[in-house]
Amino acid sequence: MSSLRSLFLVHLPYSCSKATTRYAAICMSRSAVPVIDMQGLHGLSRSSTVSDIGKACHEKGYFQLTNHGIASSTLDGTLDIATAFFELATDKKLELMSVDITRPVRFSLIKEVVMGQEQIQRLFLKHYAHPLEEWIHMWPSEPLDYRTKMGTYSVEARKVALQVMEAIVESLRLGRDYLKDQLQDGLQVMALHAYPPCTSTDPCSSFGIAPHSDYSIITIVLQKSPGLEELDPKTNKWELLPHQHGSLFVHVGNYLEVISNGLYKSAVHKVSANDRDNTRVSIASLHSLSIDEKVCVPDNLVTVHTPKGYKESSFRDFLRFLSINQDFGVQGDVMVWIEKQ
Ligand SMILES: O=C(O)CCC(=O)C(=O)O
Ligand SMILES: [Fe+2]
Repeated sequence: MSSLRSLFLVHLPYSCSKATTRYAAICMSRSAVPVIDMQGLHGLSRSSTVSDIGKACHEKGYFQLTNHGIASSTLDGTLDIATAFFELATDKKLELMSVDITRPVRFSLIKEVVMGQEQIQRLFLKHYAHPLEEWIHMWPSEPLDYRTKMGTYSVEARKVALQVMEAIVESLRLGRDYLKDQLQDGLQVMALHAYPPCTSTDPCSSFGIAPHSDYSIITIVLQKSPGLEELDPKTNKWELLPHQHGSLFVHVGNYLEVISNGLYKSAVHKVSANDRDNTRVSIASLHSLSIDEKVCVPDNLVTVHTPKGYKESSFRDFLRFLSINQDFGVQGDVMVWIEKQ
């Protein structure tokens, strides 16, 4: 894969994550997470909402969505069914276990040894979700209503993602219909995570999920309880996302960094050490173009002052890269996957 050059690992300070409660409070108060009211996309205030989304993508790389139109009961039901999946007997889950990252449905668990004791740091289930009819029959058949509930949420989350991506391309002045058909046919991957309580008497120092950015255009995250932290690019400090019932969070993914020619940078995020009492469950919905569609810098965004900064690449290129670089994104390093020019 020599053509995939310039993949970079950047080591960044974790000052906020190791912080005391007081320090964390300072991080929170200094830079609030932008909140986008999606209702604003449907009326006369569309253009100001579009520019708020553009500003959030440029200045932060992440934002919170309210009034997105997904009923609270759907969100709660989805988190409950995800929790029920992770609570299934281990044998049931292991039937879906695979280390083959190209599998459309894949369960895995990540263990760590703390003071000589093995403990599960994170369990995850990843599956493709769009077009739904192509994948849903491969999803877990248990719990019984898993497919119905996760299917409903996947479709709803995708509708939200399409509206957000349409606003994003508009904010880049690429026109509202830019990539419209490709986005309609795009890939959606659901990544469900469970972070069991840390049972060690030792401080639970490891990450629930190490700092990374997502191989998506955007990712929409639904969380049952707080835990997700974002690296604020301005202050270089970690910002704990607030947990508000019914809200969703959006990240800028690697492919949006390419589509915006670097104007919108991929959001670097992590989940710190697991809670001592509760299992945290989250569901990330990752949206990109279809598997072989190359994502490239639009000609309109290339000028003498802003030369083309990225090579084109597809989701399959990323999968190929990962399968031959299995130690990519080692703990402690921030992982950003982008093919730079
Ligand atoms: O658990 C979370 O909130 C984050 C999950 C995540 O970063 C991912 O699936 O890429
Ligand atoms: Fe992520």
